[in-house]
Amino acid sequence: MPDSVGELGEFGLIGAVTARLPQGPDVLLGPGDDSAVVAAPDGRVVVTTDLLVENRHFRRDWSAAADVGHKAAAQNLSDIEAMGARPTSLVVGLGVPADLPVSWAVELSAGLGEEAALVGASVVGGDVVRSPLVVVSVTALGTLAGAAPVLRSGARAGDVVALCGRLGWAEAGYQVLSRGFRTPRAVVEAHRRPAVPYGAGAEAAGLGATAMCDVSDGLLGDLGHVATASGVLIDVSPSLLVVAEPLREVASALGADPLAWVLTGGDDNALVATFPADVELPERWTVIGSVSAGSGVTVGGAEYDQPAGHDHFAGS
Ligand SMILES: Nc1ncnc2c1ncn2[C@@H]1O[C@H](COP(=O)(O)OP(=O)(O)OP(=O)(O)O)[C@@H](O)[C@H]1O
Ligand SMILES: Cc1ncc(C[n+]2csc(CCOP(=O)(O)O)c2C)c(N)n1
Ligand SMILES: [Mg+2]
Repeated sequence: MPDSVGELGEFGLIGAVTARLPQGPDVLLGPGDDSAVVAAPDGRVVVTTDLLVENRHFRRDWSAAADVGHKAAAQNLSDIEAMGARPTSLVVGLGVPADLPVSWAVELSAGLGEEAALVGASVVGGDVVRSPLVVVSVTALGTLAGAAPVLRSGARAGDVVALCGRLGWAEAGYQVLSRGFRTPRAVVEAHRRPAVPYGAGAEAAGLGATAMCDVSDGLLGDLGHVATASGVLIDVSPSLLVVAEPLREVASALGADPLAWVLTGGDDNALVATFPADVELPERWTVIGSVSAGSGVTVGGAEYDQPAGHDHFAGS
């Protein structure tokens, strides 16, 4: 097989990437025709899209192709989870330079398929084009299986705020990679591949979550969207947040504040939801704050005076 995607050509590349994509039970027709056909038995489709751009979301010298595939799938699957839904399928728009090794594109695609398979979802189609940088645009579809979607607008005064998943890990990884280090491995891996708490979205919906979103840009920023949409004040109690040992270790080596990474770091794709105060939460959900009348997000009752999370256009 030729080494580069340019030598292989568009249709050779499509053949190479689709050859390794297993199809799950929701797929009626997978890659190969003008469109795919996916089952949507409850009559509604949950749909979301997210883009990864080389050097903005990942670097090819920091992440392997499979990592980028896992990350591109995970950040879309977590948006489906955040509605209380179950992901069924992904479609992938892929822009690649002509000199990209074919193996890189094939491993990226396999990573997408492997991450999707963690929730029983499948890559059902896509598109490839020549591009100066690697760009991965993923659209995810999901099903609510008869349930109501959990919106950002449903939080009510008196609710508790609960978190499922890790926060601050990817930011710690980004900080060490930015300084030319490759360890601690756990945080570097967290930058490369988010650990989405699959199944927790539908679980939260079943427990009566009043509002939910995934944390892609930073906890305070994303809770800000919930507070605004719901017309409430959300307070996060810093003493209820876990600052894991690898984060403390990295922060002390870099002279940084690990709690700031937990509060504002992006890319971890945890789920945060509000629940009526009498909810009984499974072990993987932790109460981290409360909802009251008012507006905005506070930390321990006080305003937070640093940026609340990632903004692609901040400082531009
Ligand atoms: N170019 C666009 N055209 C139409 N709607 C958009 C566009 N960009 C964003 N949106 C919508 O705006 C809302 C917020 O978008 P955003 O990208 O911040 O989503 P998110 O889930 O909060 O973050 P992330 O992109 O990190 O997953 C979503 O409902 C999204 O569909
Ligand atoms: C090379 C490189 N530089 C910076 C970052 C940090 N970063 C980029 S986008 C984003 C938030 C989520 O993005 P989106 O809102 O687009 O989903 C974060 C935390 C990274 N991951 N890789
Ligand atoms: Mg989201």
